[in-house]
Amino acid sequence: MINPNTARAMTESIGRCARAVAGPSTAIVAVSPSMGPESIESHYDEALAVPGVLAEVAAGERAGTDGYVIACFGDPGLDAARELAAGPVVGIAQAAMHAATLVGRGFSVVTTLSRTAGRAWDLAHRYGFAAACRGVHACDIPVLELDRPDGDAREVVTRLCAEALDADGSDAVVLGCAGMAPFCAEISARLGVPVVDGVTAATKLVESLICLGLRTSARGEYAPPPPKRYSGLLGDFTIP
Ligand SMILES: O=C(O)C[C@H]1NC(=O)NC1=O
Repeated sequence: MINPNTARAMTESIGRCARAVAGPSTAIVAVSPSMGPESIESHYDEALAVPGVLAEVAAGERAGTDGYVIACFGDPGLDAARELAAGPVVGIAQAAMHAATLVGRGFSVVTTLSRTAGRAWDLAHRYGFAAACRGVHACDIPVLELDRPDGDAREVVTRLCAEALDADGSDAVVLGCAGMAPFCAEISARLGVPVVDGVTAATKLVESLICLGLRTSARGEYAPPPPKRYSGLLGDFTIP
């Protein structure tokens, strides 16, 4: 489980949520890069998070990791990570959108800042869910304030999920932030519709792919990157 931001509390939360659904033979290791943004709320943050994600995948390959989840709703570095990894790499946005389309005709995405809504739409189109994604809604709560004990994030997100279902005519909700994972079961119970959290959906997808013997294809676009020199800080990366 790679949390692309450097917020330790969020990494621990992601690990807990993944372990809650992982099978008995699955060892969940939750990590986050030593470098990069403390939260990812813009294209700039996302770009600066990718080197750290790739460093974690490279370390995982050296350690023999079977598969990876990129636990940030922008799926930062997903394609590049697949070029490094032998096993499957699943982003939480892609996993959540897939899961939502298996239990509903149309889903609404509820995410954090309004400025990241475009990225969610981009991913829905990239993953082939342009028709199934009926709307993207932002609660405008900063990522690192979702777990504030004195905050009302859980209520705000729940209310926005209800409003999104009505506004979009959708029948499922995708939570658009790894930090919302702990809210998932309660919101689903309160609204009576499938609410999908990408952290747990991606965990089970990676498990399933490994169980099916499916690894990232090394043919074509996801083949290992061609060897070359990387200067400056990036030169410290050792591609496995
Ligand atoms: O894209 C977002 O708004 C949410 C995204 N940012 C982050 O630091 N973890 C996430 O899941």
